[in-house]
Amino acid sequence: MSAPRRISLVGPMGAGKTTVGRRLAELRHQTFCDSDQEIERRTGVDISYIFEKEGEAGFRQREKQAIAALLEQPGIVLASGGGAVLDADTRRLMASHSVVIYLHAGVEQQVQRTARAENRPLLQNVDRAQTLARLFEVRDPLYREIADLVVYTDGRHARALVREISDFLHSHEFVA
Ligand SMILES: Nc1ncnc2c1ncn2[C@@H]1O[C@H](COP(=O)(O)OP(=O)(O)O)[C@@H](O)[C@H]1O
Ligand SMILES: O=C(O)C1=C[C@@H](OP(=O)(O)O)[C@@H](O)[C@H](O)C1
Ligand SMILES: [Mg+2]
Repeated sequence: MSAPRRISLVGPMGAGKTTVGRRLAELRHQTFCDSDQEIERRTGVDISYIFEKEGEAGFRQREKQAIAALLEQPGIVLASGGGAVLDADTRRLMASHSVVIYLHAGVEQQVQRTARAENRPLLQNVDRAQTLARLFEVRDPLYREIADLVVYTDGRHARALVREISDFLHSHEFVA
């Protein structure tokens, strides 16, 4: 049998990339990785601290390096950070090395799912709805640009989303 395919999950904060990615990996017996967790593992500090010390640009560099390293592993399920697609190299990397699943969430749903967002520096001390709407406008086309599948997550349970992705992967298993 050929090696399982690498899968990358993209989408906004609160779309469920980390949650759905972990469950999908479990179901498919693949290794789960999260780029934020990998950056924290490599640096020994949390995401907020990196934003504070190096700004968003510094974080994006680390994110690109982390994703490049993770995508060298065969058969991983990668949950990316919501802004990973802003970097053209990172987009190219995910598109060329993995099946890309866009977990879509409307802004209202993003707001609800990021209510406890202590470690999301872009959402600290701001109007969350306004910020998420502004980010979404810029990023939605970038998610779509590299997506092989768009999954709409509003009001849906993680297990239903995992099933939809899993069915898609099954039906496309033999496509080169
Ligand atoms: N489909 C879903 N239904 C309900 N809650 C969800 C769903 N997906 C994620 N969540 C919850 O929303 C929050 C953010 O999810 P997370 O996986 O961290 O999103 P992301 O990694 O895309 O930012 C978590 O508290 C998680 O438990
Ligand atoms: O949207 C973004 O720019 C970010 C999303 C976060 O990941 P999640 O999408 O997993 O919350 C994390 O990478 C960082 O706080 C920046
Ligand atoms: Mg996440």
